Amino acid sequence: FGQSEERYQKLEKIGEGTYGLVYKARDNQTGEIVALKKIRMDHEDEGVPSTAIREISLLKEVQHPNIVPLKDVVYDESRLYLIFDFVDLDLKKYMESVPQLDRVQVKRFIHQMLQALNYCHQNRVIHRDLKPQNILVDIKQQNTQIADFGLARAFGLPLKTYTHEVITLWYRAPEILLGQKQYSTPVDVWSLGCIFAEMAQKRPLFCGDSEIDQLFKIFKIMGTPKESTWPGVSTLPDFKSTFPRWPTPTNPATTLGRDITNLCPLGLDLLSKMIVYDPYARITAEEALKHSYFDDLNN
Ligand SMILES: NS(=O)(=O)c1cc(-c2nc3ccccc3s2)cs1
Repeated sequence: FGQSEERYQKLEKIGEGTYGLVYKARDNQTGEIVALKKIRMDHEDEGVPSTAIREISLLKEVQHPNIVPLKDVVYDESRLYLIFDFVDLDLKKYMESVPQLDRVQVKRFIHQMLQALNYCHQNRVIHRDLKPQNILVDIKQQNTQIADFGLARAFGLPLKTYTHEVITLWYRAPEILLGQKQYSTPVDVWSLGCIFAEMAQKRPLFCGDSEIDQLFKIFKIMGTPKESTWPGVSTLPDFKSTFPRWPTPTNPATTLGRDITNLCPLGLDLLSKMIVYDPYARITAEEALKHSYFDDLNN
């Protein structure tokens, strides 16, 4: 009932997502304001693979206070539309709009995001492309909600958006950058660690402008990964192509503590457990929620 065109009345463009434009729209049937994400498929004519439709439809079951509700999936004229609740603004814009996030806010936000991660990871849903642009902030409630969970597995992750906008690599886990194919839930914890540091410092932690630059930016702060710190790293597909150009530095010690000055010792301890090379040694969302950094959260 009600094809996407008539049912949803576009109000304004609110962003250019990975897969297509994002509009603020009105649902003419309920009067609600929604976010309408158009999913462009590269082979427009071939339509949307049924696997993607099934994957996405599963995401409608994902209900959590810190995940943007996916209200509807509309497949119309071989185009896919995802209808989400509308939320005021994304974390990228929010961080730009305030001089500094206070420490309680950083703690509350990261706690919320870890709860969302834990919920999805328990249900074997990985985000894979966590970044401030797909974390939304309800200012009144001081509540964050993660958007786009599960889309990367359904649609894959291009290098560029459909408008050839570069997809940011700043939050990408090292195992993905080194070509690991069977990555899993730890990739989201790495991304969240980068976001944690950025909320505290108001500056991105590792801002590379290419895959190799992203790796070098990580190596500069975290030291160059080697078998002793990350068993198996030397057998990763892109490990070989990375190393001829990178002299193995003498001091493997991480300088994370020197770069992050706006976090209390407990916060820094948690961060240093999230930004860990070996995915198997990286803290899980479930373990992170038990960290004493959150002990004084009165929620
Ligand atoms: N880019 S922005 O102006 O901060 C802004 C973003 C949004 C939203 N983006 C999304 C993405 C996905 C789901 C809901 C929303 S609501 C509303 S305003």
